[in-house]
Formats: sequence, structure tokens, C-alpha cells
Amino acid sequence: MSTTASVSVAEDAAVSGGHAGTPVPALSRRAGALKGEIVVPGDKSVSHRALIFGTLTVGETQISGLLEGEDVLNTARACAALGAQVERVGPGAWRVHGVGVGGLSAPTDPLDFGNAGTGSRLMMGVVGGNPITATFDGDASLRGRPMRRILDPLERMGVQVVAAAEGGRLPITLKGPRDLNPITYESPVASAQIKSAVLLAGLGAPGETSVIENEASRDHTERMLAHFGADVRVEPYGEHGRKVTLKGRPELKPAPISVPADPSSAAFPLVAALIVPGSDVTIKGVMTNPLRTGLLITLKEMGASIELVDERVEGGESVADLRVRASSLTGVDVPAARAPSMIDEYPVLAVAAAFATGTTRMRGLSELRVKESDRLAAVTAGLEAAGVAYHVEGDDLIVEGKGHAPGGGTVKTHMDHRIAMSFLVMGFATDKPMKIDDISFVATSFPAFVPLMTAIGAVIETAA
Ligand SMILES: O=C(O)C1=C[C@@H](OP(=O)(O)O)[C@@H](O)[C@H](O)C1
Ligand SMILES: C=C(OP(=O)(O)O)C(=O)O
Repeated sequence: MSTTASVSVAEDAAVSGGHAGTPVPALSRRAGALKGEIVVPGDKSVSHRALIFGTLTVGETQISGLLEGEDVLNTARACAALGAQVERVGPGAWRVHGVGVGGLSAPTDPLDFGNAGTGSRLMMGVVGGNPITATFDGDASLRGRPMRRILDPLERMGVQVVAAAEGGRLPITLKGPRDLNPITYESPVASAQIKSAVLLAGLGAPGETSVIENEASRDHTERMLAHFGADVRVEPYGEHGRKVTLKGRPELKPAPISVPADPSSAAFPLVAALIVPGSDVTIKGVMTNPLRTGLLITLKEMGASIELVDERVEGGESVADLRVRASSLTGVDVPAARAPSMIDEYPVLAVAAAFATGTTRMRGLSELRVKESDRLAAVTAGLEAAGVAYHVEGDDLIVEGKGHAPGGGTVKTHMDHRIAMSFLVMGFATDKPMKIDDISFVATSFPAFVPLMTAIGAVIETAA
């Protein structure tokens, strides 16, 4: 896909789920045990970064296993609009001809990132590191999300915020300076998006840019920087934190990327298999990067039968097949320090907790309030609709599991894919079916969710 070809990719039904239209309600109900072997799509975080790093090298980067979800396709379009040649050569197989660090051209139109926090925030860092002006925009969900957390460090580096909506929200226009200041930035929240935006901008600065975080967040940017030949140093910081330091203005070299299966997508069939009696499901080749395995650790503490089979390294990341069997779960206390390693998995953990026996306390969930929706509010509303007892204390969610759940309600998904998938999973095991108001945003991260779940025996009905 050169810039022109990008249009045809976006309109290809095989790779676009599409969530721009009218809401599509859906219902899930109890059926028999879930059985079989499945492969979930490529990791969303790695997919965004593969396209972005491909854009920042001179030469051709080949990507396999790319997630062809709406969020990532929007990043592909943005990379093309900034001068890269981005081409789809087969299912999940993409080629990027990059323009090199500092080589981006100003886009003619605003860059539309749809629903994607990761795409928009990482690309703000990329644009900030180039002497160009670009406007960033997105859907109603993305327009509601905080961007000051990215603008603050970028302004310290000399990036100009030409325009922004109230509260530092999208649409935002940024102008990258000719000479960027390298900085040391102590991030107020453990966020891989903040860390990555600063490091990506730092590629365009002379000297060393460092990011300090007090809890380690996912490290795909650091790994990919090293993979593409940058000089990057990672040191421990405090009890759980890290300091990442990058030497600016490197020449990045093209390198192949094989995207492993997304643990955040695997979470849905995984929890489904645990809560539907008699299930036995294997999810192949799931990334087991230790900064992404908080859910596995937590579910195992709850008594889940999850076997890691054939642990191996693929494309620089550890992966394993996950064999999951229906299990009797027990409530646990999930420490706040674990949150960065399972931040997107709390909605589906809350579903598992509803089917556990006893109390599950999930601590330190403030970041859930600023995702595609206020996930703390959306999850509690969903639990309410399913007749599950819960309460919220400060930033902690406490779910009172009874081993089963009545169901029977309708859940508002608020343009949030993970809320939609979590409560459809819940409906596979509730006494009465669960309904959601809109399934279309599933295309954001997991376009094949319905066919994959159906293939292992789940029942999902849509109005369409
Ligand atoms: O860097 C990334 O790829 C992501 C980081 C996380 O966000 P935060 O950085 O806001 O924690 C996560 O929620 C998101 O789905 C993907
Ligand atoms: C929070 C998420 O993504 P993003 O921030 O990229 O919109 C997610 O996928 O759950």
C-alpha cells in the first residue's frame, strides 16, 4: 500500500471489521463445553510498533502476523500519510519502505487514529521528532481521552502544541522543532504509551533521552529499538521500576518482525474455557513476555488449570501454547503493582472473578478510568446487569464471586472492544443470556472474535 493503495487495504472486507456505522447489538448464551485449538490474532502493541519502526528505517521491513484490526490499520494509514510505503502482501504479511529517522513528510490531511490510544500517542512522539506539522484526531472515545500526559513531555522537548481541544484533547496539531531537546522524564504513571512517545521523539534529538517509570510497563518499544539497531540501555530503578535511555539520531536498520499472538486477545477464550464447564481449549503461540503475564499469574493463583506447552522464543519474544481447562476458581487479592502487566485484562478478570468462589479484590485500577471507556464504571454496570455483587473502594474493584452468575441483562459497551468481549464471554456461562448494545468495536483489536469463539463451540447471535 503506497498512500493510494492504503485506501484499497482499508476497504478490503477481509481486513476491516468496520465500526463507524450503526451499533450492532449481540447476545451470547450457554452452550456445551468449549473445545479445540485456536490461534488468536497478532499482538496489537507489537503490530503498531512494527509499522512505526518500519517507517523510521531506510529500506524494507517485512512483517508477518500483523494484527489487521482497525487500530493497527489506522496506524498503517498514518505511516503512509507521513511518507512511508506500506503494502499488504498477504494475510498478516506487510512490507514497509521507511523514510528514516527525521525523514517524515508533513501529511496533507489530519491523521485519523479512530479508537486507538496507542496509535495516536506513539505517533505524536514520532511526529514531534520531525520538523513537520501534523494534526491528530480520532473517534468520540479517543477524543475523550487524556493527551496532556503526552503533550507535557513533548513540550519539554521543544515540540509546539499549535492547537488542542479543551483539556489537551484531540484534535491536536503538533509542530516538531528543528532541534529537539533530549530530556530525562520521570513518568507520573506507568504507561508504555507515555514511555514510547518520549523515546520515539528522542530518536530525533541529539544526545540521550531517558524515561524513568516507577513500575515497569510493557517493553516492546525498547526491544524493538534494539532490534532495529538503536543504542538503548535499560536499568532497574527503585523496587519495581526501570530507567530506559536512548542515544538519539541513530540510523535504524530494517529488520524482519514476526508478531506473536496477543495475550490480551487470548484472555477472552482463556477465561471462557475456565468458566464453561467441561471445556478444554488450546490457544497457540501466545506471547508470554513477563510484562504481559499478570492475568496468567492471577488466574493461576485463583486455581485455574492453564498449562504452558512448548515454551519457546519466536521473533525475539517468548511464546507458548496455553492449554486451558475448565476450573473451580477461588477469589484472590490482586496487588496494584501487577496492574501494568495486565492493564487491559481487568474487565475479563472481573468476569472470571464473578464465577469464582469468594472475594476478588483488584487494587489500584485508576488507569482503567481513562481507557476507551471508563472501564471501572463499565465493568461495574456490566456486573450489575448480570446480577453479580461487587463494590468499589477508591481505585479498587471488589467482586463477590458465587461460583455462578444469573445474567439476563444488557451491557453498554461505550465504544470499548474489551467491554464488549468480556460480557459476551460472561454470557457463555450465565444462567440467562447476556446482551451487549454494540459488538462492532470488537474489530478494533480482534476482528475474528465471533468466528473463533464459534469454532470452539460458543454461541453468539448478532442482529446483523
Ligand atoms: O503501549 C501499548 O501498546 C499499550 C499500553 C497500555 O496503555 P498505557 O500506556 O496507557 O498503560 C495498554 O492499555 C494499551 O492497550 C497498549
Ligand atoms: C487500552 C487499549 O488500547 P489503546 O489505549 O491503544 O486504545 C486496549 O486495547 O485495551
